[in-house]
Amino acid sequence: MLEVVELSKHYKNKKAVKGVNLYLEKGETVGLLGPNGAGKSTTISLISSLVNPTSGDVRLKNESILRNPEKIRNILGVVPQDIALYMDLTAKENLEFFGRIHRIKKKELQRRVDEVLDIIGLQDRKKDLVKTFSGGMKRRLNIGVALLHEPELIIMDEPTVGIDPQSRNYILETVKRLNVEKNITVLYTSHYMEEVEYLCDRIYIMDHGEVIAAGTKEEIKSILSAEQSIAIKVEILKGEYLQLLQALPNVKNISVQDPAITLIVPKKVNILKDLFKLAEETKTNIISVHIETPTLEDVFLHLTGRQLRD
Ligand SMILES: Nc1ncnc2c1ncn2[C@@H]1O[C@H](COP(=O)(O)OP(=O)(O)OP(=O)(O)O)[C@@H](O)[C@H]1O
Repeated sequence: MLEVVELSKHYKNKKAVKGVNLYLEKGETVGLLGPNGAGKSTTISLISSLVNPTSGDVRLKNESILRNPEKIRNILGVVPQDIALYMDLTAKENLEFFGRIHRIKKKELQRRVDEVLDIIGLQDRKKDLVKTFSGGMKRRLNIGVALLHEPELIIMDEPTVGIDPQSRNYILETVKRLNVEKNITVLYTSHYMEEVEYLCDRIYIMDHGEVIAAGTKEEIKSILSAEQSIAIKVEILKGEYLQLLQALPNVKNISVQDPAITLIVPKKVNILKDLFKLAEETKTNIISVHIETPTLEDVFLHLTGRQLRD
């Protein structure tokens, strides 16, 4: 549906975006992850044709939008990082105002405003001035504005920054619903790893203007060493069981925090059969076995040497 090819944006003193390639298939939720200043907002502005690229192309349904920016504006809804609302208008008046900018006809506009108020959960506050809203409600209305012209693709630039956990959950659930129920394609920008992990099918990680990793969650996590950690909890820890585990050929490391044992083994090895066999031999009762895969946060740290929220 959307393809970004070797996209760059150089300012006088700054190369904000450097040769970015990315694509979105229809119906996907794709995450764009990166710390402050990574180039996410600039990439979004380039895709929405608000800023002209220094080089590269943005293609919508195989057609370059650089020469025909109107095309993407009809299909795309952008939720900007900053709240772009009129504080002295009510929620409904804001939606009506932005709807008129999209030249939506009066009767149709009423239907859409009503539908959007339902989606963002502000039906009962529609007659209140926006200046009386909490940060989370303003963010929800900001999303509503982007939905008015029924876009096929929606780009959200850190829509949950600085809001309470309840509003944040509401927004995440709304994004999920829009994707599942209305088949809206989503590009979701965030520096919250867990949001992207929850929402997105595929992820691009950006740092210093470049895409430094891309793939499904699983593919990105597999960038990390090919190891897994297996945590076993036992009823009573026996030295004999421990020794036998230690002697298994693929166990690279073993640590004990009674009654839990943690083994580090290569990912490709299926060691579970041995764990249970040795437990039986030594009459050890296993309470639980937990296999840990690396988190996206671990991968980011591995790729950049920095925490995502530095
Ligand atoms: N108009 C501009 N002129 C000069 N430099 C700019 C301009 N816009 C962005 N930059 C710089 O380009 C880099 C990327 O900025 P951008 O806003 O795209 O990052 P970001 O990943 O969206 O970060 P944030 O999460 O803080 O918004 C930053 O170093 C920023 O200062």
